[in-house]
Amino acid sequence: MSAQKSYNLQDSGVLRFPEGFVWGAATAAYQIEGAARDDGRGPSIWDTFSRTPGKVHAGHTGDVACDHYHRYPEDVRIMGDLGLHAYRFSISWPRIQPDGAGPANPRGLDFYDRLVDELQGGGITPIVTLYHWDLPQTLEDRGGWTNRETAERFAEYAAIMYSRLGDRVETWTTLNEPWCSAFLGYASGIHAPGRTEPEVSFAAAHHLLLGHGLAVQALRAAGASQIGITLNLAPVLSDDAEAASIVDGLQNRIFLDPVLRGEYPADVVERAGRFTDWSFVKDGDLEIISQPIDLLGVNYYNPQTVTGRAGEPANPVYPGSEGVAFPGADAPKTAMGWPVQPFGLTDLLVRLSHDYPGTPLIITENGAAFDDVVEDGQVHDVGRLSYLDGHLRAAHAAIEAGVDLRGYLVWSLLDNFEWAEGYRKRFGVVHVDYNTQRRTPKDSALWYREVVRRNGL
Ligand SMILES: N=[N+]=NCCCCNC(=O)[C@@H]1[C@H]2[C@H](O)[C@@H](O)[C@H](O)[C@@H](CO)[C@@H]12
Repeated sequence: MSAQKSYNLQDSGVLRFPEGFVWGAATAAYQIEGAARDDGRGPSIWDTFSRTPGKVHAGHTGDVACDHYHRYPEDVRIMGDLGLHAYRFSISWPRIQPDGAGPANPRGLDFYDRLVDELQGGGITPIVTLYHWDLPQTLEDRGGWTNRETAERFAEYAAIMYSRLGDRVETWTTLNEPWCSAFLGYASGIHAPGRTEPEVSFAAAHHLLLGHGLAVQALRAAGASQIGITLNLAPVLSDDAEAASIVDGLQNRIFLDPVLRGEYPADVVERAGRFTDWSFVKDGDLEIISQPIDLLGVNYYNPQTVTGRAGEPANPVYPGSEGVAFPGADAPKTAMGWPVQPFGLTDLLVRLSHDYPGTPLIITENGAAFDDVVEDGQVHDVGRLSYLDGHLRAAHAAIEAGVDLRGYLVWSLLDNFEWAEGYRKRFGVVHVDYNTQRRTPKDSALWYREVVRRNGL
């Protein structure tokens, strides 16, 4: 890749990150792989959802995406050109077990074998996400995450993957953002499987966490040493302490507390009481869920700004949030309409280190969508570069405050299938022309390469 432009950061005033800080990028299977029916892959809930009229922008699907399934050698070369230390990717469960259970599909396993070998050949550390939302449709046909058995199937799948890749993959995260799976998928319905049943979304959240715990047990028994979970977490900004606590509970503590403290927060149990009696929680579940982990993956995009408002109906993505309004933030916005508030990352990381001490943190996703234009083979994505710069400075401030932050993985390596937004929203530091599959590193990638090289800003 020719460096059309290099960013010569001046030595003076460079913000250095700790020695050994891990710099990388992240993606997810359904968002980049394509090859939706190749080599025995079965349908996932996102294959079904994206084919359901009106669910995904312009009827976009992950059928082709970035064709990473066939183009992974080129993509690994790009990672090498950028000097990345690590690459976070997810494994497509329906590629491994087309029906979500039973013997593994050898051609599915072979793909990830090849990918891991390619990464190793490039000196890039693989960081595996076992579940990034593409549940085998056959499991959803039996209730999906509202069915406790799905948690058991997930642990079996985790064991299959470790047996194949455990000799070369050291860092495993079980779930990506169970909050999205449960509350976007089963409560608001804006994500697959598109169910609008808040009363079952808490059971889905619990079974996701149970799947995490059972998978940790399986991975640990097989010899895995670095195991974690990735949560999307957001500090809550408000002039109303009660409103802030309600959303903090429904967004953050509902996952942090069971995983790291072995209990559900009492206020969340109470507020969800209007939807469920929590009878899906069985004796021993929380001991399984709170199996010790070695790393907490943090996905941060922006804080949530809320206020108390009597009579306000619940936000569909936060069942139980009656009386809380979401006025939006007075801040610059990304193309997703999300506020650019880097300070929220510092606040979040410092809070985590205070409230949940002892678990090393890694930023497994942070990035921004902006509307990019290719000009003479270049993409001058100043907005994204500025977003990343601000958030790296915020991360550095957290480290200065004593947070044990081990790394930063930018979301995302490539422009990709942005779920309900389809391909119209671009998060990549590398531009993808979906008509030609041509990859073009954006200015943000060239800048990030310098940050990695200098281990600082
Ligand atoms: N307001 N607001 N919102 C902040 C984020 C809301 C929850 N969505 C995420 O965190 C998803 C995460 C996902 O892993 C990835 O697969 C997605 O591509 C990115 C970008 O969307 C993010």
